[in-house]
Amino acid sequence: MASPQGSGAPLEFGGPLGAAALMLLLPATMFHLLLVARSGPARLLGPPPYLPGPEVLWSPQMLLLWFTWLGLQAALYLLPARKVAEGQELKDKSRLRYPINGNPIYDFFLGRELNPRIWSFDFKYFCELRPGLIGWVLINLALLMQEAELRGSPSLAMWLVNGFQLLYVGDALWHEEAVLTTMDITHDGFGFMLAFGDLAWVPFTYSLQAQFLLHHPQPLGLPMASVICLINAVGYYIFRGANSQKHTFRKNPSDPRVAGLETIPTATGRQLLVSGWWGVVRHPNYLGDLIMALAWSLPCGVSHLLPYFYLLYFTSLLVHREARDEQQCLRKYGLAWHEYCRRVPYRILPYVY
Ligand SMILES: NC(=O)C1=CN([C@@H]2O[C@H](COP(=O)(O)OP(=O)(O)OC[C@H]3O[C@@H](n4cnc5c(N)ncnc54)[C@H](OP(=O)(O)O)[C@@H]3O)[C@@H](O)[C@H]2O)C=CC1
Ligand SMILES: CC(C)CCC[C@@H](C)[C@H]1CC=C2C3=C(CC[C@@]21C)[C@@]1(C)CC[C@H](O)C(C)(C)[C@@H]1CC3
Repeated sequence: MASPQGSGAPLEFGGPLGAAALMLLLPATMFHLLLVARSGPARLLGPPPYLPGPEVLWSPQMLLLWFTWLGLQAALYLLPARKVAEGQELKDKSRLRYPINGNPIYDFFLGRELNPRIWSFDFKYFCELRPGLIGWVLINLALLMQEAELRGSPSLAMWLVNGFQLLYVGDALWHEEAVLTTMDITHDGFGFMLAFGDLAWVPFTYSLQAQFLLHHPQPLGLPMASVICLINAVGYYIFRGANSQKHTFRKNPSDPRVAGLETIPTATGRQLLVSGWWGVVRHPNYLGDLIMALAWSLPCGVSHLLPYFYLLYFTSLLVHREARDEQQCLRKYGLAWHEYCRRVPYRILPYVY
């Protein structure tokens, strides 16, 4: 097991202060959003409508349910009938490090261990895809069924939100192997950020649109619904195209699907794609993801800011993530990265950013 950052690497997320603030702010934000989504005015800004007592927050049955859910996912994860894929070679070539006087708050937030495992059970990989993502879809489905109970049938807006997000999660599970090349697996440790992010933040804040629709029904006609479906389809096309292109190229650069693309050689022996999706902007997959995020909020209308929380949060997450990735690529590829930036000047949105 390796530490995600070398001892000399610059601190990210604002260092220990930023990490401490995030660990307080993130759970508070999550609760705030859920409380607001259930309240009449659904006002994103301002104080929460009420504060639930501890008896609402703590229940042994819920804890049991949560551990049963994790246990079920863990049992499925351990099933022997699965494909075994090779991950990225780690920078440290599996040399052990023994950190002395590490920074406890920062390390707790980002995680000291890159790939904590017990035998073949990989905690980070397990949490990244299974309990939270599938939990998100189940929460959405429960909200859809509750709406059907309340109003006779689920609304068109609820169908769209459920369908789009099911497609997103289904896609992640279908392309499970591609998660091995994401920054979370190759760079970030398994600390508060990913544990909380995967297990709580994703299922509870990513399902906010469905929560909102249950408590604030929105009229949606077929023409508008078709436009929203088109936006989601465009986003998905870009997201999937860009991710698959890079994944295929990284696995086998002479694969006929990517062999014709123009590349820049780097001193590491790896190449950077400079045509195809990765020649349009430096993070085409983020662009597609953001377009989909917009399509998930639009069925909720434009009367409230709350359903757009995901779009706002996700934009800032991806802008920050892009900057972190840029630093890592600069360290990895040096001059070749400068050349890539010269040839592909825009980061996420062509001619804008
Ligand atoms: N829904 C959500 O909450 C979130 C979703 N995501 C999604 O996860 C997916 C993965 O994102 P993420 O892990 O951030 O990063 P990417 O999949 O974009 O991977 C970045 C890496 O790709 C490689 N790369 C960059 N440019 C090129 C190029 N031109 N040619 C070839 N390789 C290149 C570099 O690594 P190397 O050269 O070492 O291969 C770089 O470090 C994205 O689709 C993103 O939208 C991300 C965060 C949150
Ligand atoms: C709590 C903090 C504010 C931030 C936590 C960030 C995490 C929630 C996200 C970091 C990267 C993620 C990815 C996905 C889900 C959200 C987190 C964990 C992802 C699994 C979603 C599905 C996609 O298809 C993907 C490409 C597999 C995603 C990988 C990154």
